[in-house]
Amino acid sequence: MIRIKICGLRRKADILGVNHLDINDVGFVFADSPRQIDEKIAAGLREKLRPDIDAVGVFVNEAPEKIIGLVKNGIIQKIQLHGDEDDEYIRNLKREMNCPIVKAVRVQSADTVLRAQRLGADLLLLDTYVKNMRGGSGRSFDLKHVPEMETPWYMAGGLTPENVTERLRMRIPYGVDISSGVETNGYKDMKKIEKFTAMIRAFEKTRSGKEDER
Ligand SMILES: O=C(O)c1ccccc1NCC(=O)[C@H](O)[C@H](O)COP(=O)(O)O
Repeated sequence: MIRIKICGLRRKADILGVNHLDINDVGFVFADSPRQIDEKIAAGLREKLRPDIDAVGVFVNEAPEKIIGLVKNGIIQKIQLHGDEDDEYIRNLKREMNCPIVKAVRVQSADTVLRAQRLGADLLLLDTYVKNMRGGSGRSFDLKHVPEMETPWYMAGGLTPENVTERLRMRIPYGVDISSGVETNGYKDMKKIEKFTAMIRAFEKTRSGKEDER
């Protein structure tokens, strides 16, 4: 099953909406962004979120103590790093707690991905390089730059309900991640999230049907 992550949720209505859908992760953006939320809001949203959905904290060069506090208080269940965090930063976080770490890579070449695989993160999130933007750009990158992957990875960057099937035909990741592509006027749009989720689950069904025919 491909994991589905919807990033940048910030309203109670967003949480109540996704609780009815077949999704696996939601992203809470603590980094500087129009989607940024603070710890208090995140705690309230986590309380309302279905227990089997992971809340992923999204950070850019954050003080480790803040991340550790959010994990220990049960507000986030995964950590997603979008800054210049290196292997030492990741090792230090791992020493403090047992929480999966996702390192975001803004893909410019296969080499950028290969190097990121050596940082010791549990998962990678492959996103688009856009100057002066750390994430949430709504722009796609060329999947030909993705090498054979050893680390499980989320496909991100400019996904939409309309293009996700075509992108999945090119590469099958561990998970898919979307933000701008399920928004209208800067807010999450439940109809778009439903369509995105349905497209992925339908893709999986056709794929398993084809495998059964073999
Ligand atoms: O979404 C943001 O505003 C953001 C800001 C700073 C760092 C990371 C951010 N988002 C991380 C995500 O996981 C996004 O879903 C990912 O970049 C894909 O975004 P999009 O291309 O808009 O689907």
